[in-house]
Amino acid sequence: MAMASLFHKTSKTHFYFSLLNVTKRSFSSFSISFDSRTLTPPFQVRSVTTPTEAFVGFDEMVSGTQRKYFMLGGKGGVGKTSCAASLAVKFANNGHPTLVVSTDPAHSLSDSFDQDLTGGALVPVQGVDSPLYALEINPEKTREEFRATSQLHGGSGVKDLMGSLGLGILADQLGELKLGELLDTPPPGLDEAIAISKVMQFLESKDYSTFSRIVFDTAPTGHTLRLLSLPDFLDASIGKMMKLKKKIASATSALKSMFNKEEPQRDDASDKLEQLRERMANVRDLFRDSETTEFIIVTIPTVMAVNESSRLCASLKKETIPVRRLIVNQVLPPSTSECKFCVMRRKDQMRALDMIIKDPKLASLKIIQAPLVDVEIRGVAGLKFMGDMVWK
Ligand SMILES: Nc1ncnc2c1ncn2[C@@H]1O[C@H](COP(=O)(O)OP(=O)(O)OP(=O)(O)O)[C@@H](O)[C@H]1O
Repeated sequence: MAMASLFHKTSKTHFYFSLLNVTKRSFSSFSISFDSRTLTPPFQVRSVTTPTEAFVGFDEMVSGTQRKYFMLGGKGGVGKTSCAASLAVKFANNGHPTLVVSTDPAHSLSDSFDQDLTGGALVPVQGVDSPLYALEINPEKTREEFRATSQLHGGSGVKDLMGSLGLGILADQLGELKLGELLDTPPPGLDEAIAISKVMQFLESKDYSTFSRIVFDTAPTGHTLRLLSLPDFLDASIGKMMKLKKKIASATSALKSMFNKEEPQRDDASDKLEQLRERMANVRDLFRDSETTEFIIVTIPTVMAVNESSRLCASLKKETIPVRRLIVNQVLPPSTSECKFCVMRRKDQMRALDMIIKDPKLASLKIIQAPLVDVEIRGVAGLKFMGDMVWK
């Protein structure tokens, strides 16, 4: 059902989600009513004196068949998954074969789509016009499997497993470094490395070539920043490893040629490391390519969330990651009832919105408000509904 008709159903409208096959959530303490006299599509809260945009610029996001990546991130619980999943549904319904990937160790894509998307493989999402696949990368589980395989087979399965993750080259190189021990005390960023390796597979594998839109539901801020800076970190580490290997290789071949008169061997390992380095550089460049990639910050109108978003925005800009849009989710509409709680809460939210427009970093972004609705957004129909109100 079109949203406009939902709005015109009654003057004081509770969202009629049952028509949309959305799981109804009961608010025991209060339920928010949206008044169609004050709230007009697309859910613009008109009394808010912020320079928020009526349109997110979806036309620009959807145009072209060239592959584009959208990464949604922000503080925990602000609605990243709902926004990412609704964007993926909207892309698929606009003709793009789409892949939505969760790199958050605490996945909620399955809950959001109301379908079992677990298992670490591509799972088709039902109920959309073009192919939509979801992938939940579970780095912790993978690390556990990794350790178990390593113990079971005395390390023989490690290489296969790493190979299946796109990390085979690393396995070769790290073979002598006792991986089991490494996994007992994983270095910071290992989980993100596994996520990155999947991204590298997207870039290279034929299986993924059909997807023209890839949407990432990222982990809360700290993880995301590590994920984004990891290619640089690995690039530097690999650089050091390569130098070391080259030194060892040249010393070894010099010795060999002295004693055995053998021809110096070509160092395949170094070639592979060079390939890995290139892959990492590609990933790093991809993150920073404003033609193909965009990071969208999701926040809610609270002082804590706005402060964190401001820091995230600063870090992204420092890393030269393209960031242009800020979704302010769960905005309360003006209350027409006597509900003191709602009035106070909204006042508080207005203060946080004011902070956004006074924040030099955030104010430069396209700011889009999405209202707090009185039902839980779940399933493709609910996500379509959300997508139609956010992604205009
Ligand atoms: N605009 C909204 N109105 C009402 N409920 C919402 C809205 N946006 C999100 N929610 C609900 O808020 C909860 C958290 O949303 P979601 O899982 O998308 O957040 P998240 O930022 O991905 O969380 P996490 O950091 O835990 O992964 C869900 O129950 C979701 O349905």
